Amino acid sequence: MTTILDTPAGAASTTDRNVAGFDHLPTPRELVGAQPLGADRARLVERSRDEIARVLDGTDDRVLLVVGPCSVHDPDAARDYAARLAAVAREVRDDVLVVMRVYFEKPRTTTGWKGLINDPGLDETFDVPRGLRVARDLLLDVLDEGLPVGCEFLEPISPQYIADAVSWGAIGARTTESQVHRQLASGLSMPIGFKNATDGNVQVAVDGCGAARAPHVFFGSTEEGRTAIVRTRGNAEGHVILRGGRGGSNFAPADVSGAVERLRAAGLAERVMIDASHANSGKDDVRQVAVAREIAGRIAAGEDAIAAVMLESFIEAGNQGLDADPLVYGKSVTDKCMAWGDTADLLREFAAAVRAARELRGATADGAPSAGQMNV
Ligand SMILES: O=C[C@H](O)[C@H](O)COP(=O)(O)O
Ligand SMILES: C=C(OP(=O)(O)O)C(=O)O
Repeated sequence: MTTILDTPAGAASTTDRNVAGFDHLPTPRELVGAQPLGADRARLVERSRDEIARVLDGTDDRVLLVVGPCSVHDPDAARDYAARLAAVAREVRDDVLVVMRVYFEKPRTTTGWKGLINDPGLDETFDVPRGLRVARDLLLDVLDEGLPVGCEFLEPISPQYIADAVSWGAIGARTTESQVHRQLASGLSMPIGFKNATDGNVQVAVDGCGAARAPHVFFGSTEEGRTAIVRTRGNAEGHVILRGGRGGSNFAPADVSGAVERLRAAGLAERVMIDASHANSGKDDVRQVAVAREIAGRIAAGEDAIAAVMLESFIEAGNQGLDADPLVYGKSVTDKCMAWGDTADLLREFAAAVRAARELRGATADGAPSAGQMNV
């Protein structure tokens, strides 16, 4: 990492009084050029983005599952996880569309490790160029397993380094009301989920979808790293993610129908994703498994507004501090995750739930073909 400028503390100046310095960052074009997506992976990204959009609007009757670690801290463990997930994803693909959660950017309540891109050494050396290279390398490998990828977009400039490889994106609970993030979403090329706010406010997520659907003009930068005025077309594939809030969970049938009411009022697609983790399970990995199982049961019983589910899952259950020495392989260093064994069981349970819902619809439609049979 090369330094462009160190700003001495106490220098007499009206600017940069609180900026310690600037370090060199490769341009998006340089990074993507050195680690190209390639035609085969690009086809997978394009196809999976379309499939995700169709599951979200209900024209594909599968359920979308965004599954993976809270954060990636060890790319090899993430590759190991991807290989396991890809095998089960293939097995359930007629019923479940699996997207691997590959989160490189962590929003913090106050301070803490901000993810692999920001600090790939996990040691406050902040080698961001290496973080971007390692992150992109992992994305390409996950795609090579045949798995589409989902990320949270937190930094307004970082998507230019990785978004070509991403099929689904999230705007998190701490940024869902941010104009900067809504503008960013309006220009992103994949379906974007807006989380409800940390206080449980769902309307801000609905408003996020509405704002992102519109075209915007804002400050940004080009692939060559030049500051520019960005003009977007708007992203019609925004959706709401119910993640619970400070008051507790919000995945009950009444919460889902409340969110649907708000979506209807805003003229948006009336279906949601439920995040089984975070405040919907009190960040408890054991509870998260129970929450996910309950949601699968409701899908089986025909609750059609649940289009998608997010699971935080890794190889080992629970979490550990970054100060653990040694770090346990395959265990989260941020929020608690469910273990791989429970995850594989749940993927199959969601597949069975989708099949049960199809049968139910087939029976109630008195012989009319189900959406699953049409699979348009
Ligand atoms: O998903 C991860 C965390 O919930 C989020 O990054 C906030 O974490 P923190 O409250 O530990 O900072
Ligand atoms: C940070 C996350 O969630 P939330 O924004 O809901 O807290 C996450 O999904 O990693």
